[in-house]
Amino acid sequence: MDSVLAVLLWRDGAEHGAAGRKGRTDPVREMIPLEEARALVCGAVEKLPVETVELLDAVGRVVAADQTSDIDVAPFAHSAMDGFALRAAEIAEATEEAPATLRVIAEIGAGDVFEGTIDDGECVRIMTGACLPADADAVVKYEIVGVVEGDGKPGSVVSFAAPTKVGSNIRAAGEEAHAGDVVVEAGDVLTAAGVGFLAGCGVLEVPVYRRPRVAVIATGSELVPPSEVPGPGKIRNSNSYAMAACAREAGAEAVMLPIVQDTFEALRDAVAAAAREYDLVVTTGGAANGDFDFIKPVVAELGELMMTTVNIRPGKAQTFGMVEGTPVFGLPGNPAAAYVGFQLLIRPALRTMQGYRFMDHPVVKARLTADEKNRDPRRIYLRANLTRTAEGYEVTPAKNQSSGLFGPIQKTNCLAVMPEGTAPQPAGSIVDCLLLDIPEEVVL
Ligand SMILES: Nc1nc2c(c(=O)[nH]1)N[C@H]1C(S)=C(S)[C@@H](COP(=O)(O)OP(=O)(O)OC[C@H]3O[C@@H](n4cnc5c(N)ncnc54)[C@H](O)[C@@H]3O)O[C@H]1N2
Ligand code: MOO
Repeated sequence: MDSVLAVLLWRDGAEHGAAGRKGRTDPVREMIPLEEARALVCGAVEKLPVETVELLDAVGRVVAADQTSDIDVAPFAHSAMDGFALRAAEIAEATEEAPATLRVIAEIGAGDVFEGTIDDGECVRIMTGACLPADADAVVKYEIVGVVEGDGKPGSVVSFAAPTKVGSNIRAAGEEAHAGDVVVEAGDVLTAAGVGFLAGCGVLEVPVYRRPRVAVIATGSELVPPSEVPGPGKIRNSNSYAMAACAREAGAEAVMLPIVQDTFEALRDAVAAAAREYDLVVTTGGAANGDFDFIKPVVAELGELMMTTVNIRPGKAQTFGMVEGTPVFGLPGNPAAAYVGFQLLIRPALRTMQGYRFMDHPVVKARLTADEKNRDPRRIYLRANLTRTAEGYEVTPAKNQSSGLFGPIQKTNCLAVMPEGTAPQPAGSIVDCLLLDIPEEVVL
């Protein structure tokens, strides 16, 4: 299609399309609630294919199939303490006044196996992790054992001033898993401890959902690479770095593609090429309705435009569509607007593609420390600092809430949510605070 025609058709549709649709929201023509936008993007993307990776590379990722242990874990009953292995019945009558005494007949460390028998009146000196002798049913730690003769090593006589229970200080064979048991289920996020657990179960390769490959494209004729000192009218392209960092934090692999000038053709060609090569495309800038804002008509021409504006501030201009099966997101150019849009919409999409079950950032309720005069009917995400006092959580919004800044996001630790509507929130109001640096799996 002729590029000018494409843009004009888009603008015409944008102005007139909503007419006659009373009672129904059209996500392409109208501003939609965040929840609707999230459902739309998460419903449009699919889990990526499964790949098998080396165990260590699976940390933090979603396991795609049940994993089983090849052995019992622990493989054998063993001592949980350095001490003496014995039959509990031998010291059942022991008291401080009349201790039971046993002869030490052997010493075993971790890795050793005692093949002999323990007869009446005998015990075995045993170290933590050593295999429990077949005749023993308890271990008494050395701190509460007296030495009557010798040095406590084989040939010595040791005394016990109290009875012990059968099974004390013994870790049973198969305590954690039996051979063939499912030890990590499909859909679980593998933690660092889970990596250790699987290593013990002999699982050294793990099927996980492939990391999405994300293309980040900054659009704007004012942009220069951050390696340059900007000349008159120019600014550094900081969005590409931030969006690539957000993508990495969300588990994706991100590539920053070259800056695209503000023309329909340049953006169309860049998005089309990226959509062919990557799993997800993120652009920043050119998402509003200015004379040089082209992401909406570009997506409409290349594929299906599915959404254009979301009821949030910052970040109202949120373009989303599918181009030949690839999700394309057009974030606004303002840094804080792009960041909030990424966290609230693209991150859930990337997590869906990787099989994660939890999509919501942890939220805590906190008391506002200052009046918030609300003049915007959108739901507002204030960059803010959450602290804990003796009275509970308090939240203080950053002084500068300009959507043009990354700095206040770097210096704060949450997004404080002002609900839709223009009602002011006086100091003392209880508001939700989104904790973006805490994984979605954490329940607070
Ligand atoms: N008439 C109206 N104008 C604007 C409105 C509006 O409602 N009516 N909304 C404003 C808001 S809010 C936003 S957000 C922006 C969104 O528009 P765009 O996505 O088209 O953003 P741009 O105009 O391209 O850029 C906005 C701002 O951000 C700077 N920018 C852009 N790219 C980068 C980058 N890669 N790194 C750093 N900074 C970047 C750009 O220079 C502009 O200053 O529209 C408003 N206008
Ligand atoms: O879409 Mo704009 O912030 O509201 O930054």
